[in-house]
Amino acid sequence: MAGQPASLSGRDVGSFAYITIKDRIPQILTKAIDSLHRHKSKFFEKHGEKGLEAEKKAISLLSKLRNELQTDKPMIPLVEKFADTDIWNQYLDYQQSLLGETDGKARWFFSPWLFVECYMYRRIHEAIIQSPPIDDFDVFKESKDQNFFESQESVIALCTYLQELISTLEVLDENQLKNEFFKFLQISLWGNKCDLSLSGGETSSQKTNIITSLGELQAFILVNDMEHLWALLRPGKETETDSAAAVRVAIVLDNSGFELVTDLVLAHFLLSSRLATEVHFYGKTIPWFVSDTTRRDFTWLVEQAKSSSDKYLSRCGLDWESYLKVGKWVYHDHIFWTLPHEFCAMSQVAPDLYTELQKAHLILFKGDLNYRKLTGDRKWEFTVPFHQALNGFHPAPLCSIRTLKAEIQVGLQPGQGEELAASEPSWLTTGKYGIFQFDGPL
Ligand SMILES: O=P(O)(O)OC[C@@]1(O)O[C@H](CO)[C@@H](O)[C@@H]1O
Ligand SMILES: [Mn+2]
Repeated sequence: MAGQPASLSGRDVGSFAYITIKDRIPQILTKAIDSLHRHKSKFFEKHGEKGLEAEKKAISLLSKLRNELQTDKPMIPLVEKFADTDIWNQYLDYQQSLLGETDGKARWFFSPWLFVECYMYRRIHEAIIQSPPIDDFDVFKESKDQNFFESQESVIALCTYLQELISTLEVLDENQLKNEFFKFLQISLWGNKCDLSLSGGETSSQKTNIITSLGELQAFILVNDMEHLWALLRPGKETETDSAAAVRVAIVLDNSGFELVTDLVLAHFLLSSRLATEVHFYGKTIPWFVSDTTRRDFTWLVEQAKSSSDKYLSRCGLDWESYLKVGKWVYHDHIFWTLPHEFCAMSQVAPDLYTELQKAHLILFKGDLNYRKLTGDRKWEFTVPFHQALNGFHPAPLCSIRTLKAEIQVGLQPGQGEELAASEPSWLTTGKYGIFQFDGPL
């Protein structure tokens, strides 16, 4: 689009995009293949010989995919008919049309990184759905579950804190309530450090009590618009005409495991404190970027919490289940979240989803990939306003809650990015820094 900077891409040798395509993605594919291998006897127990054949087929499709990537072959259309296949193939054509004659076909190390990386996860899914009867196998499920189990102590610490706080909520004054709100926001922010795509599928769990670390982590928040979120939700806000009116907060989820727990405790706090009356969660329809939350992960986690021997965690699990039953929490999935499109295309590509999001008073976008899609994954100057990078995407007031794991950041103060780069060359990609970046009511 005219006036927009170029996309991040594996063309830039040595960039984070390049290294991801060269090293991290093949490593993730290898782990997916290993996971299929490890489940071989399970497939046999469940499906007999057919299960073994399917495992072989899925492995051979994934090995072929890894080879295509490593030899920078053209990106080929999807073949298996699925709800989003046509949209994907149209998008591939569109990427093709952007290339000049001399550039040839869309290729892994040449096309926009966002497209390439999304395409890789969609091809993993294609390999699995082409391999019945194991076509509902999630190659990342084990590692997502492991992340939850390894974070048990921190999970319990969070649920204990929440449940004890709830019993005192009535006596908190407005300032105390705001402090608690800010705590839960920061917990949810730092929960985003725990994704499994950045670590190449290696374990990345939360081992320490995050609540006690919030103070020292504050210095690493580069953009802090939490006050705007409070102004939007606080009791007695100017926009409030009827105190019983519904306040809907949408959370566009990112990773399952520990991060999902941090999002659920935030959502739980929002309801208990009456800052919101309903929370709508948006997850992925297919396994995505290793650790992203699917409906199955969401349900699994609530069940795990419920059946925990820890009284606070199981109390949380029961509360979460009842919020879902009565509709105070609603889980939605939509194929748009696993398409390669930037969010500014949502109103065109998925108008139903855009209309749905317009019903929210506030939308929280969790994580790095959502930030890349909000900003188009482009080489923006650090000082470009967030609103400009959103390129017209504004279903409702929104906020990105993200730790930095890709070479993109907008809305910084003049000189802020340069200063960070001088003292810490990898500041954009390690997940050490975080943002609350808000785009308010129009
Ligand atoms: O969206 P998330 O879970 O915060 O991060 C996803 C991520 O790890 O995947 C990509 C690397 O493969 C990076 O863009 C980003 O760091
Ligand atoms: Mn993720």
